[in-house]
Amino acid sequence: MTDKSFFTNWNYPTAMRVGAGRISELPQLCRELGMATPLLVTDPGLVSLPMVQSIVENSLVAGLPLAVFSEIKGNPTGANVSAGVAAFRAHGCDGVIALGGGSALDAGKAIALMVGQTHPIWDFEDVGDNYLRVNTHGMMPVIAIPTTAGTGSEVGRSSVITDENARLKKIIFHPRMLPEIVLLDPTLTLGLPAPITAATGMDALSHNLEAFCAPNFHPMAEGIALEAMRLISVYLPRAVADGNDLEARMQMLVASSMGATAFQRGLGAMHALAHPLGALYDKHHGLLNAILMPYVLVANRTAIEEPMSRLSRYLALPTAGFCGVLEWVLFLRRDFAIPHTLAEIGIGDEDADRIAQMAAADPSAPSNPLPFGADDYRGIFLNACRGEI
Ligand SMILES: NC(=O)c1ccc[n+]([C@@H]2O[C@H](COP(=O)([O-])OP(=O)(O)OC[C@H]3O[C@@H](n4cnc5c(N)ncnc54)[C@H](O)[C@@H]3O)[C@@H](O)[C@H]2O)c1
Ligand SMILES: [Fe+2]
Repeated sequence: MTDKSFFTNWNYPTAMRVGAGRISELPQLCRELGMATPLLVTDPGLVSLPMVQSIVENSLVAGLPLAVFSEIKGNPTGANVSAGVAAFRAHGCDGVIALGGGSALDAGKAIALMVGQTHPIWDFEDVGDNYLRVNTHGMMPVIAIPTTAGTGSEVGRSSVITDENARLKKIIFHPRMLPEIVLLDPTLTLGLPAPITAATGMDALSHNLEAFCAPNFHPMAEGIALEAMRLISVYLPRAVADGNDLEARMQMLVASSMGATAFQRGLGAMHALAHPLGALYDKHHGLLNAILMPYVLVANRTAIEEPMSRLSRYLALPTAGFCGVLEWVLFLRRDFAIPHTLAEIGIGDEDADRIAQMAAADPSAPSNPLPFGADDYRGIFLNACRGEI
């Protein structure tokens, strides 16, 4: 790649404006969507950064004042969404700019969904045809701008929102939650510290890996997942080693979006376990997936020998087949100083039964390569607590 600005426009899976510095087009993109008073949804860490301050100032200079809402948690909650809807109404807003990691993107998408609804948010959990209850006329337009490269929420049609009463992460879904416009600007991720770069990048890997192994017929998703894992194998180590590597930052943003496109094929046991652990212990989602990854691969081994063999060839790994992929994953974790056990991040084994039940009931569980029940999840969880691969 010779043009280091990576400037391009895509219309798959939604309108995507790709390239370094394209954040400067934000006021114009708002006007294209008819937004005169957008609500910028971001998180408390980002809102104080000069990067976000200058986005707000530049928009004002361009004649587009932004209302700002940043009261969201790392794993955003239903109460965060309600507060965002209240802010949207109080400022008389007409659209949402979701700017940040998966937490801000999910919160922003959920706020845009909930502004015009009479049902509570939990009525739109991705179960059966709940999404038919949504009043689509009440949905507000969204511009999604990721500042981490991991969740791919910018190209997803759902938001992961924690129900704090039930202590569950719930997937809120509607086909039209796919943002109208996505801005992939790698300059916005240059300041992401190495540990978050690594953990979010491993989340992108987990999406592509689980999608690639899911036992559903979806060759389009399979192809996207395979190429995204090649991008991750080349560019994630570079982005972690040198945060200012613009090409690596760009390619990781794309690989992250590819992951969320690919996981229409399904996720699996990594996410089935990461969701309850995130809800109960409030730990970073990507870090949980990174820790769980090798334990889940080993538990699935009998069902994934063939895709692992293909993956090892595509990535030109030094060892072929399942063992080659496992070695690669363990190498990445060591290289990025990611803990080997859940115990190292303060998760003990006392809730094993509850976590196993929650994992077996998680929406990501049915597309795992093997039909794991609560006993299987208990075993994987205990292995991940104790470091037994
Ligand atoms: N919708 C989906 O399909 C989907 C998929 C996977 C995960 N998720 C959800 O996404 C959330 C996790 O998102 P995440 O991993 O992006 O983390 P995050 O959004 O929680 O952000 C992690 C931290 O990074 C900081 N940060 C973000 N961008 C930064 C930047 N450019 N410079 C400096 N600091 C920056 C944030 O302030 C925050 O402190 C979880 O709630 C998870 O459940 C959603
Ligand atoms: Fe994820």
